[in-house]
Amino acid sequence: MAGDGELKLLGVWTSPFVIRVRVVLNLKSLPYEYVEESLGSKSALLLGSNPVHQSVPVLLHGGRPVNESQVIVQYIDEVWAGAGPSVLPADPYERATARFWAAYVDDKVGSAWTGMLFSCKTEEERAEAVSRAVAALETLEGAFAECSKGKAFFGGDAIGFVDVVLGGYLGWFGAIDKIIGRRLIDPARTPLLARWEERFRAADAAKGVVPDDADKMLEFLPTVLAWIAGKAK
Ligand SMILES: N[C@@H](CCC(=O)N[C@@H](CS)C(=O)NCC(=O)O)C(=O)O
Repeated sequence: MAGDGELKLLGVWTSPFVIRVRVVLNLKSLPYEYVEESLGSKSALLLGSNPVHQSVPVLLHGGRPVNESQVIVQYIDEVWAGAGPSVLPADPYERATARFWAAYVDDKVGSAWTGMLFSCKTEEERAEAVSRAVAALETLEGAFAECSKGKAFFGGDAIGFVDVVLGGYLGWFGAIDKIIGRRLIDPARTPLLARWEERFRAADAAKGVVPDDADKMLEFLPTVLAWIAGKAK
């Protein structure tokens, strides 16, 4: 059967890409072994399982690797279609729309996230990346109104594809809020997303997986910066 075989996830606890996969595994109540990687000295299993990008997450299903977080999420949703709620909508048009917004999140929010935390060299550069993030979140406020149709999540009554993709970033957003002294998901500018954030963080599937300790994230930031510096050498 397609769903047979043990699940092992190679990850880093702060990674938005890993977090979204963990939320989906929780939504589907799938047991899995979690292996924390150190990106400064990647394991042979990681290098052998994802030789192209050498990045986490990697999901090993019965020993076979699946790479790229959005691909992994969709793989889990397809293989365990009967377990828990579907992450992707059943309707092809709604599915296409969810994929569009998920791609938008990783393109616009993802690049701004890198700029705000990892690639900015000055406070001006950080501020520019913050502006890009805020602009993308304002666009997503409109997307939320359309996709949720007045319900709790982008996916409607239940957490869906866009929810997990955007929700993966929330841990780092908390850290960024501390750095910039205001909320990135500002309740005044993006009230729907601010309420969505509360609901997403409170969901059982997110608990213990979406980091809620901004100080701990900030303590980990130098480790990530050292990994990035090591890669550039
Ligand atoms: N597009 C990839 C991005 C994964 C990614 O960038 N992962 C980072 C951790 S947040 C990583 O493993 N970086 C290690 C490296 O690039 O060497 C996905 O969605 O899975």
